Amino acid sequence: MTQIGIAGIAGRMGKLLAEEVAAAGCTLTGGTGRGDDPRALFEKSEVVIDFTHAHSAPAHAALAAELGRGLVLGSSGLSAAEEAAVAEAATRAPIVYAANFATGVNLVIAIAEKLAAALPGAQYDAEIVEMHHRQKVDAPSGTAIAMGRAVARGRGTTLEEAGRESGRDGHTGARGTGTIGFAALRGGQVVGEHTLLFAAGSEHIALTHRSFDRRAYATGAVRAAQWLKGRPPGLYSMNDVLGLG
Ligand SMILES: NC(=O)C1=CN([C@@H]2O[C@H](COP(=O)(O)OP(=O)(O)OC[C@H]3O[C@@H](n4cnc5c(N)ncnc54)[C@H](OP(=O)(O)O)[C@@H]3O)[C@@H](O)[C@H]2O)C=CC1
Ligand SMILES: O=C(O)C1=N[C@H](C(=O)O)C[C@H](O)C1
Repeated sequence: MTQIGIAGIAGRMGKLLAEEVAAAGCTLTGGTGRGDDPRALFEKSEVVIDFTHAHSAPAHAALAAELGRGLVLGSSGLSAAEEAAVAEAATRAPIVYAANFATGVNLVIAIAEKLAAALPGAQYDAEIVEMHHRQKVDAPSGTAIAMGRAVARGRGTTLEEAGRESGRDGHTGARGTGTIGFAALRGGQVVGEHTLLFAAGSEHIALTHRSFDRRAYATGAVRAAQWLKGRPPGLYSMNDVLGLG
């Protein structure tokens, strides 16, 4: 029975996570909100699940490392420096960090990498379109960036080297060859929609994933917390949890 704490327990995800911890037969040790000191939560938990804000991730990861606790990190929009801090903490604590905890999205990302490896980047323009609820504060979504990284990996490069095109407006010039495009839509209460498009002169391939219920993320995160208990330090992904390699 895993002892699980929830950072951001009053949030959209936090409330559902509390329900899912109980449904999985785990023990809920407590939760924090903005302004609370998270140390006590980490002390009494085996694993803390953090769906709060990107800026909280380094401090939570450092506490996990100091106290030898597991961390399941779901916040999106981390800067390169925040991701580096999480990676450093993961040399001393087991951390699962995933852009999206829904099983189906992770399968789509795995397929995206395979498709990108088979489709020449000079002919098939990769464009990622995502839509989320009006309250979302970061763009493009973490999932869209993970899809872009998968496309780049499939092409034997990195997203940084391939180049990102986003926020096109005005006289943008022609699309760059081999770059990866992002478009973010915001509105209403959309839980999460992602489409990866490979567009060539004579054909289009589109992979779409739609989440209708945040519970898909919450059950995945609790599953990750149970999987993480007792693991050695390391930065794990949802692929590791799902056994996707
Ligand atoms: N990886 C995945 O599968 C998913 C990731 N997400 C990501 O999770 C994050 C949260 O999403 P969502 O639940 O919709 O957002 P919400 O804004 O509904 O919830 C976040 C909660 O965390 C609180 N909070 C902020 N900072 C801290 C802190 N340092 N310690 C404790 N609590 C804090 C907020 O308080 P306050 O309201 O006072 O700011 C709020 O209650 C986002 O980054 C989102 O992109 C969301 C869904 C799935
Ligand atoms: O903020 C959200 O809601 C979501 N955020 C994650 C992301 O940025 O990809 C996951 C999911 O799309 C919902």
